[in-house]
Amino acid sequence: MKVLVIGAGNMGLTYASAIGKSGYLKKEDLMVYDKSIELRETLKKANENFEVYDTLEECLPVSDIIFLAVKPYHNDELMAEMKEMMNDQQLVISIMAGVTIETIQKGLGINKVVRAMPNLPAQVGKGMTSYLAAPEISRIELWMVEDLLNSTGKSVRVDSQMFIDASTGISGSGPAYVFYFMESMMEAAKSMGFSDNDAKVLVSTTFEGAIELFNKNKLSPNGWMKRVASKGGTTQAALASLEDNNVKELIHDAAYAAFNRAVELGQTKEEKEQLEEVEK
Ligand SMILES: NC(=O)C1=CN([C@@H]2O[C@H](COP(=O)(O)OP(=O)(O)OC[C@H]3O[C@@H](n4cnc5c(N)ncnc54)[C@H](O)[C@@H]3O)[C@@H](O)[C@H]2O)C=CC1
Ligand SMILES: O=C(O)[C@@H]1CCC=N1
Repeated sequence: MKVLVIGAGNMGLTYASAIGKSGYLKKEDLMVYDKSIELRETLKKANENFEVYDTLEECLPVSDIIFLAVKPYHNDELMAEMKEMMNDQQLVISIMAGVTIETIQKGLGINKVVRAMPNLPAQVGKGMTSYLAAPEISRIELWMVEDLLNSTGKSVRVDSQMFIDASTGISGSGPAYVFYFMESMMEAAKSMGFSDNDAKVLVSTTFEGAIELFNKNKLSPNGWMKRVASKGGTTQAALASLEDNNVKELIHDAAYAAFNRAVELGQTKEEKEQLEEVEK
């Protein structure tokens, strides 16, 4: 089996490296293509566990499974370039936010499409991926897909594309919300007089410890909050301030903003035009 990753940025490279390290494929069976010449040259010099190709003509026709890991707005141009070289036995795994299975099937003239939504912690083997496969994909092919996806962490199979867009708002974009929270706490620490480094250690160790506790048993986040908060104490003061400022509602809105944006990114030109007509 030959696997090709198209787009060697944050996520594409993460998959190529993870699959390469998993030993699942021989080096010559794992191929990477990116349109950036500089990136290709850097990757060739890095001598990773995959082969880097300069043209799609050399690698696409011989590949069995193809990862699409370019930005959603580069997809139309890429699919137009790929279409002539595709055959209906090839299986495509798209990790692009929003872009639907139907858009890819139509754009590439094939049926076997998996839509997946991973996240950046995949880079350290702690990724969370949701995925959905078109019905044309066999059980055996699905096992292969799961092996490839699980090389970066955990995965969950969902039963509609709505859940792919929804998980984009939770786990796909989610690491950025955590970093936002960390940044806010680090800024608060610095305003209290801590050095940059101490602020970083205080915050990152607190996150690490809290996650480890959470994973330790079945206690809910609220249960853990109660264990931290003493009656009339400091934590209660902080939690009351978060409640007064509707922070939960704001986080809810942020997750929905990402979910809605994923849906919007997936709309075809015709769907967008129809919506604009209705809104007029
Ligand atoms: N960054 C993240 O945390 C996550 C990103 N995604 C999705 O993954 C996809 C990629 O995102 P990133 O890796 O962050 O983007 P990126 O910008 O880091 O990488 C995209 C790569 O695609 C290459 N590219 C663009 N057009 C191309 C073409 N026609 N042929 C070959 N290569 C081409 C670019 O040169 C670039 O290296 C996006 O669709 C995004 O929605 C999904 C989950 C998480
Ligand atoms: O921001 C984005 O559109 C992509 C999808 C999920 C994470 N990054």
